[in-house]
Amino acid sequence: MRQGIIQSSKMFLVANRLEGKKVESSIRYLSDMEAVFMDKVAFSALDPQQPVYEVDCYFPVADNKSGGLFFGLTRIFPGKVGGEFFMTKGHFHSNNDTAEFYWGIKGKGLLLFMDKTRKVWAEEMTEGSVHYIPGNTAHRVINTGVEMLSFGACWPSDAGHDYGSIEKEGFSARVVEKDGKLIIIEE
Ligand SMILES: O=P(O)(O)OC[C@H]1O[C@](O)(CO)[C@@H](O)[C@@H]1O
Ligand SMILES: [Fe+2]
Repeated sequence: MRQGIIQSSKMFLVANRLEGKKVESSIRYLSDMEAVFMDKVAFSALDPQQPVYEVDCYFPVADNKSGGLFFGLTRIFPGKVGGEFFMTKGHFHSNNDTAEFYWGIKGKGLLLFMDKTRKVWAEEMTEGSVHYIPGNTAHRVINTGVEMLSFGACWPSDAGHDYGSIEKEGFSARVVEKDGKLIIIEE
C-alpha cells in the first residue's frame, strides 16, 4: 500500500498492519467533487488538484460476496469551499438495508445521516467516537476542524455504494462556518 498518505501516528499503526493485504488506495480531489459543494464561485477559484480525502480499503473477500466484511481508513483534509467544510461524497448502500460502523481516530468532525424521507441528523466525530449507521441511511463525514480528520469504517461486503441519489439531490443539510461559528443549514 502507499505509505505516503499515512501521516497520523494512530492511522499509521493500523495501516501498517494492512501491509501485504489486499488494500486499494484512492484519493478524491476537488475536481471529483464539483457537484458536492454549494458555492460554485468559490469552487472555481480553488485548485482542482487539491486532495479532499484519501481512502485505504482492505477487501479480504470479493466485492458483493455475502457474509464478509470490508474495512476502510479515510483521511479528510482540513479546508473549505466558501464557508462549506471539506467532506466525503456520501452515499446510501446499494443493498439498502445494510448497516456500517464508522469510528473517529483523529481530528474533529460531524457524521451526517439522512434517511429515505430526507430527514437528517448528525453525530460529532472525535478521537475514539463510535458510530452505528443503520440501513437505508445515507452517510457523509465532514471535517469541521483545522487538522486532518481520520476515521475508520467497517461494512458488509455485499453492501455496495449508491452515490447516484446524493450526486443528484444532495443531502438536505449543509455544514458551513459563518462568522467563525459552525452552522447547519437545512434545505
Ligand atoms: O464512499 P465515500 O462517501 O466517498 O466515503 C468514504 C468512506 O466511506 C466508505 O465508502 C465506506 O462507507 C469507505 O470507502 C470510506 O471510509
Ligand atoms: Fe457506507
